Amino acid sequence: MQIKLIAIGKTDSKELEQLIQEYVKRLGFYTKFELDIIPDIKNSKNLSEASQKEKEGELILKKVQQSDELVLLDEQGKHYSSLAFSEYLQKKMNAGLKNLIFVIGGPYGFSDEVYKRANGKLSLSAMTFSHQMVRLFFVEQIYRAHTILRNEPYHHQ
Ligand SMILES: C[S@@+](CC[C@H](N)C(=O)[O-])C[C@H]1O[C@@H](n2cnc3c(N)ncnc32)[C@H](O)[C@@H]1O
Repeated sequence: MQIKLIAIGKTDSKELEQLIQEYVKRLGFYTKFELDIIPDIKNSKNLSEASQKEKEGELILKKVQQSDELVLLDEQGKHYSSLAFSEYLQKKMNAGLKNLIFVIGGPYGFSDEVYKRANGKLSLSAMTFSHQMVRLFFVEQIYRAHTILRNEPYHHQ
């Protein structure tokens, strides 16, 4: 199974980008993983929040095939412990899913079309994080999940 994380806009902070890349590199030893960054929408300052979300939504949906499972990172989504998240990933692998795609929304979240297409929503916390920080937190959780599945001493219950 290929796991893909789609996010919008390049990471502004070098330090944050370095940490994200560190986990992306580590993940490569465990699974097929791709971080797919959609470039920022041009002239977004001249757009309303709704139009920006709509444009971002179109770009997100272009990247999704019919058979892909699409899960949105969303404060209102389902909460998992790290252990439960590792079990969730294992189930998806066992089910023979080809592509599991997670998406992080832009600064204003997702358009209605993206919500309609999604197969599920996953929350990392009831608190709202910046869309750039979520990348780091989530790649670390995917990495952690794989170390749990392999009984490696990274995660401590
Ligand atoms: C700044 S937030 C947007 C918040 C906005 N209130 C909304 O309606 O979604 C940008 C993106 O970061 C992600 N995000 C932020 N906090 C999150 C959390 N606690 N759990 C999961 N995803 C989160 C979501 O993908 C969200 O679309």
